[in-house]
Amino acid sequence: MSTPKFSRGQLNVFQTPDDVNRVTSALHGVGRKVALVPTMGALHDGHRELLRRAKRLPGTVVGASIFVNPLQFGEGEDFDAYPRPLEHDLEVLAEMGAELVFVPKVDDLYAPGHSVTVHPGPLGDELEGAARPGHFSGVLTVVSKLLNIVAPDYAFFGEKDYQQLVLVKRMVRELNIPTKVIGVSTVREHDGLALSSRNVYLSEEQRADAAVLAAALAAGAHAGQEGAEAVLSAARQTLAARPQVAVDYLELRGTDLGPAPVDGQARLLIAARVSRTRLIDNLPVLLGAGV
Ligand SMILES: Nc1ncnc2c1ncn2[C@@H]1O[C@H](COP(=O)(O)OP(=O)(O)OP(=O)(O)O)[C@@H](O)[C@H]1O
Ligand SMILES: CC(C)(CO)[C@@H](O)C(=O)[O-]
Ligand code: BAL
Repeated sequence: MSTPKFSRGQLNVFQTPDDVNRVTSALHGVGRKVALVPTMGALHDGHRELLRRAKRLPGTVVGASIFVNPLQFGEGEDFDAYPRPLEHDLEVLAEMGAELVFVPKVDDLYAPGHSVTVHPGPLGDELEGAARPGHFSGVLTVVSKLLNIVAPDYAFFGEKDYQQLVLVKRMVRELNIPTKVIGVSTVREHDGLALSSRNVYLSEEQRADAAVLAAALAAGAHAGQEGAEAVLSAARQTLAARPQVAVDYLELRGTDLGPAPVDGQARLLIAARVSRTRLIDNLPVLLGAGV
């Protein structure tokens, strides 16, 4: 079978695993590196930042994938409602200088009878995993498929989905996947709200309420020197001003999402519902004397 056409300097769209794999193999064959930005589409400035970071790599073809992965959505979640503005997304990718995009249909990745999945280990059942059972198995299964299909040298993920980033890094390390995973800081609105494709679900009033997540994290991070209790208490105090925001969890953890240290780098994570929209966010916190 011949390699599909690939035009340098243009956005090349591929639907099937075989097509995109032949193209990236051919690129590797002529010494080019490949960077992948996996997404579920509805691209915003957070995704743009991941693409911008990828574009900084010399001699590297930057690609993205757009796939709303049914395996990571639970029953009653927003799989059907999830925004899918494909034309807009292709324009953003072309504007950002991406040269390939993999846009499979569900059947292209999950043939009937597909049954093998990746088990994330105990961290997959905590935090987001406790609220969304099976979510991280779905995420790791599709990410491992994307990395096997595209075979990128680099893959970029946002810190906004911090637990996802930690688990993807762990999977790549423990399953010996030869891709370097690069985490990118969260891009925020002027009032701190983390950009997220799900922000489109918010009404004007809910959008104002949603800013309290970032404000609570910032208040917590600010209290880091006084220790873990002070961090949580400052964050809770900020959240108390918006009782209509239903906090699912507010937790201080180590940077690997194990227990937080007494001193040094930690991560403060939050998930909350603003009406029916579930939002997540997190920030680094330097605890105690910061050693
Ligand atoms: N504000 C952001 N800053 C940096 N990276 C981001 C941001 N939002 C999303 N990303 C990253 O973009 C990648 C694709 O995410 P995805 O397409 O699910 O977008 P999303 O905005 O996170 O959507 P959702 O609202 O479903 O969580 C992920 O690695 C995610 O962490
Ligand atoms: C990594 C990912 C593309 C897997 O579906 C998704 O979880 C996301 O967009 O964060
Ligand atoms: N950005 C994380 C994907 C999800 O919420 O399903």
